[in-house]
Amino acid sequence: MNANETARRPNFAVSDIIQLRADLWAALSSAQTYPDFSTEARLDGASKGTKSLNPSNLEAIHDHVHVLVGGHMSVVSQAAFDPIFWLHHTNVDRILAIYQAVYTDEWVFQSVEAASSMLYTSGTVTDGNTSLQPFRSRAKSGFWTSNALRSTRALNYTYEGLGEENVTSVINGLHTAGTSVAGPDQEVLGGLAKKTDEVHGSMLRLDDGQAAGPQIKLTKHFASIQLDAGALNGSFTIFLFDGDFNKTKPTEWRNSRS
Ligand SMILES: N[C@@H](Cc1ccc(O)cc1)C(=O)O
Repeated sequence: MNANETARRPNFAVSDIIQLRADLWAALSSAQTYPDFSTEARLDGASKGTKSLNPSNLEAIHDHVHVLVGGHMSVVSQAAFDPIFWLHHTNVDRILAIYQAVYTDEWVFQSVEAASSMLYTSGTVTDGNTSLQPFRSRAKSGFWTSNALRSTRALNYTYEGLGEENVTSVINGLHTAGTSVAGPDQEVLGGLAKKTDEVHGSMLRLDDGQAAGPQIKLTKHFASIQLDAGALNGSFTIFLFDGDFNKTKPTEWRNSRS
């Protein structure tokens, strides 16, 4: 096994990480409503009326990590048995805490449950005051609510960089760190790093008092595909290629222009 292989996902491609970092940075740095930031669902019925689907949302980034790690992590009913699950979800919690620290006016919105689950029947209206069962709150002698958890400090913890420091420099640090990852596909990497730098320049919206990157205009293409996420009874990835790709070798698809 060489250093670039993992037992969970032998076909690991460094370009995936760079893409994830770029997506994460885009999710946090372009001013967004909570529906835009948090979910990949089309929220046609949500009270905020959001119809656009933001491709760089936290749920999609979270899903990508599950699928890229692979093994048990890509199977919903087994994922939490892999120790990496807990590192991954702690990081999702940290990313949410960064969002909370920056977007102080945005939070959980009213929506209608699309499907029945363990706690709600479909059609139930939920919002920031809905009980988060089974998480009991001693102080509130009931259950925690999203509104009571507007900050992780309600649970007596926080994350590095979310104290007195400037949160936007934490976000911008997330981005630039991704451009220096060493890996096998130097050409692909070089191109992606350049691309993310350009995105950095054109998308920097938060004023952190530091000089912004070069203001280069970049056109980003997104394909909006609506599908039944449960169609294949498991996780799957859809590739859209920009040019040629090796039709007989799916393991190489991640490294093709897509
Ligand atoms: N099913 C998700 C990925 C996922 C896998 C396991 C989980 O526990 C959560 C999410 C997808 O297809 O994108």
